Amino acid sequence: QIPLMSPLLPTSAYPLWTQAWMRVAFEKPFGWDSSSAEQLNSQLSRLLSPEEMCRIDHYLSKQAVQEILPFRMRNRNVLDPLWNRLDVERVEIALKEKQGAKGRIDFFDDYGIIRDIMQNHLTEIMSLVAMDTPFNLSNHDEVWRNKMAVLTRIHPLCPWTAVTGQYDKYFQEVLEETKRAASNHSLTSTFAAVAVYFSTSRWEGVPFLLMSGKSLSESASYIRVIFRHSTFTLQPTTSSTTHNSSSFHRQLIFVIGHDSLRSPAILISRGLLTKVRPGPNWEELLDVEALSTGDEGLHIFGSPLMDYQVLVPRTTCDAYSTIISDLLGGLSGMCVREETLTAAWKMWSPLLQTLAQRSPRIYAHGDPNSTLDFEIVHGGLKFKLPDKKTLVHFIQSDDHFQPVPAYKIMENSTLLGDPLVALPTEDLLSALVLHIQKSANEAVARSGEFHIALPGGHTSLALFRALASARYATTLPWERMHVWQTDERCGGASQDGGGIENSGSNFALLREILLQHVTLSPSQLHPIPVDNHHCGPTEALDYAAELISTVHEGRLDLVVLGLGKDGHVASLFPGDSAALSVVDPVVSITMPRRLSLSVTSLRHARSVAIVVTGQSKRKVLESMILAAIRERTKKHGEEEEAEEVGGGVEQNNVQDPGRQGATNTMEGESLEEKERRSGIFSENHADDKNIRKVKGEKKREGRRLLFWLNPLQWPLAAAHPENGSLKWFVDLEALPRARTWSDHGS
Ligand SMILES: O=C1O[C@H](COP(=O)(O)O)[C@@H](O)[C@H](O)[C@H]1O
Repeated sequence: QIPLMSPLLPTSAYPLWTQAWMRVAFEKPFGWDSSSAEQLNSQLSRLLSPEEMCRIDHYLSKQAVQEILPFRMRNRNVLDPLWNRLDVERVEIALKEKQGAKGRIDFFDDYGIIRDIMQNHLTEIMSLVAMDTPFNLSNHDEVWRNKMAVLTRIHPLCPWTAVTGQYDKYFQEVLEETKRAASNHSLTSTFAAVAVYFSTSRWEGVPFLLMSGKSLSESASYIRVIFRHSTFTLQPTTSSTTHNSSSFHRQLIFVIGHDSLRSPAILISRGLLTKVRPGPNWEELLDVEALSTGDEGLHIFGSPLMDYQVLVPRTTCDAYSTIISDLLGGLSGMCVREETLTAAWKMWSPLLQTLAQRSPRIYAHGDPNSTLDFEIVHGGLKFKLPDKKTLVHFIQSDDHFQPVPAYKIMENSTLLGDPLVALPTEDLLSALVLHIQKSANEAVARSGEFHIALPGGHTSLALFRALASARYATTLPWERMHVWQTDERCGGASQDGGGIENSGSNFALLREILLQHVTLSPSQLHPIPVDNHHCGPTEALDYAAELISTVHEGRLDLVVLGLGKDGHVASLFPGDSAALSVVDPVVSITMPRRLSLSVTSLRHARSVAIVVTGQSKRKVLESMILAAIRERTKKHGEEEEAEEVGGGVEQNNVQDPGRQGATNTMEGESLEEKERRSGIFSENHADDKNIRKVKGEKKREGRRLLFWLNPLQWPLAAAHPENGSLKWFVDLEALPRARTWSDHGS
């Protein structure tokens, strides 16, 4: 029909029988990301005039969704004063389904739950809840303007604000419905939950939790506005009514559909709003139990139905029937405008890109258990751990699709002899943020200030984001914090020639992702002063002077380090003997051209947290462990041999080329100093005093395997804090697998 109805000719140019109008309805998802949606729009606009196109979203025609704005308008006197961050704790918008993706895998596997449900249905609904109430609902432009005003004020969605899952049978279905090779696993999410935050004065800091999943244990879609409660009860603590549901949850729920309810409904906690007015097509249900499809006593969100005032539509109708009749009636209010669509893709595309490589958590289909339970931590989302004492993390095994326990990580784990926290990435970052918070509180209690040095690199990106979102939690003493850098690239301070991530400046990244989102005065920021032309001894000395004059005893409270694939930490690279043997300077000039906290200042720190994430880091950890075990075994062998022949026979470390640099005595250095510097145990002395010393050292070595590493090859061994602590934070991807490091409890 399209050529006949070209928008280039007026309708009257056609014979009377063709003087019909045309409307083409496009079902969502409209596009796959921002650019494909834009392309689709531009191609279609060559064929159809804007009036002829209608992008539909059938959720907008669901009765409860259609009632959001009229309900808000009608009850604006009571609702408006509550519709803000002071009174609303969070908003949940959910579309949960029992049904899986079976039968439409061909589509679903390319799109996944976020593109299928969240980018369109849930985003549209969220805007109806978050927008200012329009004055005239039939003024589509006003409604649209209010919608755009919130859709364009969303904090960027970052990976730590999302959790994703995939039901266990999904990949089997993929294999059955597509020609996919069994080795080619699907990372498509069938479940996702995302915390969205608005940067508006009305909603800043209030999480809008969008959730959707297939193959869940119930079908239910709803919008749940949960209000803060500020009532304290002085009833006896043993009273059975103290914790009854009505004393706690005050909520307004738009039930779009629910397999336990007869019809859509609006549920209002009794006592939350007085004099609620139903719309003309809605009525109050006095016998609230009649809403339930099952037995009496149904609980919705922890409260019995009778705890709610219930409004229901007088007659129910199906969303697609409404859409078709609206289309035939020439209405266009329900069509999604291009600008709204663009804003929605702009919101979701970056997140989709970053989630593309993330493995979703596997859950059993239809499982009523809580594998997918998640929590809000520092503004982000993380799955709850299945068990507090023992973490059993589920991953897909290579040859079948059932979840299998891959790790059993015990409490008090160690890595190379130092405490280890090993968790999935999001959990790990939360644990690290908590560790920082704990160190900060301790430091502030001790000295009134907290001095932290932060690294650059990929790992730090995720950490900065986690810290930036932790600003919602008020527990970090930002006003007492001083932020230092562990290292900086020479010439990297400007952002010329590419985006922040490619700017080569650790500080630019730190500022962009973290510092600009928190309130820190310039005197609390300590960037390493480098640029292309000035990056040498003067700058190193300046930074050292700043550190010594600002930080008590020059001891940083916490240094966060990443670990390079080659084993470098800060900018101390393996084999850089100049930087690694320097004992004095606080800041070293290293190869390649960088300024770095020196071995001395790292050894001097009160604590070090070393963060290792991603599969690409597994090898380096494995090499470190193997090297340490090899060295120690070798050393123990030599020692036993030495003892057999009378003990205390000098062992010559220089025979081992790997150790040469570390054990050569520097000019004027005593043997003892040499040992301390090299970090290598040596049984060179035969007299009693030294035997005692040697025994003490051995005990220490037993605990700390890192001690055995050649510090010239493994800078971390050189940089271990001497009178402080070191803690590993390793995600499950980076954790060496398929072995049990039972040696010395590691
Ligand atoms: O658009 C979609 O929605 C349905 C759920 O719609 P409902 O009207 O049955 O609640 C969902 O199953 C489908 O995956 C999605 O494309």
